[in-house]
Amino acid sequence: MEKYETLEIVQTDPNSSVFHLYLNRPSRRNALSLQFFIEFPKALSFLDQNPTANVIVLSGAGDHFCSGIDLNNLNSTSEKSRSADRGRAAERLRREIKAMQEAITAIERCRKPVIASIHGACIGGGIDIVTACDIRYCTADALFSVKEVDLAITADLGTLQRLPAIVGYGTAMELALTGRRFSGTEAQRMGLVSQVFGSKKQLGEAVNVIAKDIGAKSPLAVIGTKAVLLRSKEVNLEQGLDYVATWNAGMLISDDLEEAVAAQIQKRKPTFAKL
Ligand SMILES: CC/C=C\C=C\CC(=O)SCCNC(=O)CCNC(=O)[C@H](O)C(C)(C)COP(=O)(O)OP(=O)(O)OC[C@H]1O[C@@H](n2cnc3c(N)ncnc32)[C@H](O)[C@@H]1OP(=O)(O)O
Repeated sequence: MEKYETLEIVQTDPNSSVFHLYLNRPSRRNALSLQFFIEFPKALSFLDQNPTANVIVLSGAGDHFCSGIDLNNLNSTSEKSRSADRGRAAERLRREIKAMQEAITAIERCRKPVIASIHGACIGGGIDIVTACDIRYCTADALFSVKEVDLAITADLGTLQRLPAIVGYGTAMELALTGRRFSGTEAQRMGLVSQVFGSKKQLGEAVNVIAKDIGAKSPLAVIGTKAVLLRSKEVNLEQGLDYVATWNAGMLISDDLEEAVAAQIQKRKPTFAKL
């Protein structure tokens, strides 16, 4: 398995198509360092290309999911931009922000579904990450905050673009302007997470079951569902329908359809080839 400073990839069961990706700086509460922004897209690309991996579960090591951007890096970023010609410094900072955005968008670029399993704090950059994930679950006592406004930052890694589509425009505006903390239970009420669980252990067990279930489905149908749903956010109904028609014209000829129908008729579990 690939080795990283800020992440860890674990395949708990060698026969499983579920891979766990951990934010792995527990002593810093999984704060997002510059190294994280280099490693995260690499790890997702590795999992995307790994034919054994059908589903990715993203969690935080230790007591929290993620404490947001590493505050030490934030200082050095603004320090650097003060030291050069203002125009050049601004242009460099713009590039750096765009590279960090790309690192988060790598979740969407990964063809396989990424499930966020959130416990403890999920703050600032943590929200950027989970709003890019395909499914979100958390513990009831998880603690969320779109914290950027309190650090004099306009959130710039995706929350302001993705959160309104998940929780609605008004709620997204309220959360982003106040930076207030809210619990896992409230996150479920507003639709940010699909389900809450009583403890980290229950969360882990339930997410494993859900991930295994998705991982046992036709990998082509699963990546197709992610691709078509993501595309539907960007295009109108007619374009979306056209896209899925073209997609399925390419994919319905696979063996998976035959196997899924045969398994249904024979009342057995289907088996599908790797991607
Ligand atoms: C270009 C800009 C791009 C992106 C911008 C994103 C903006 C954001 O992400 S805004 C959010 C920034 N994050 C925060 O404000 C959260 C700060 N942390 C906390 O509130 C708490 O640490 C906690 C997550 C609620 C966890 O509390 P607790 O379990 O009590 O741990 P602590 O004792 O507070 O922390 C232990 C240790 O970790 C260090 N640490 C925590 N968070 C960060 C962080 N974000 N960056 C750097 N370091 C962090 C904390 O300082 C402690 O260090 P010690 O040396 O052990 O004291």
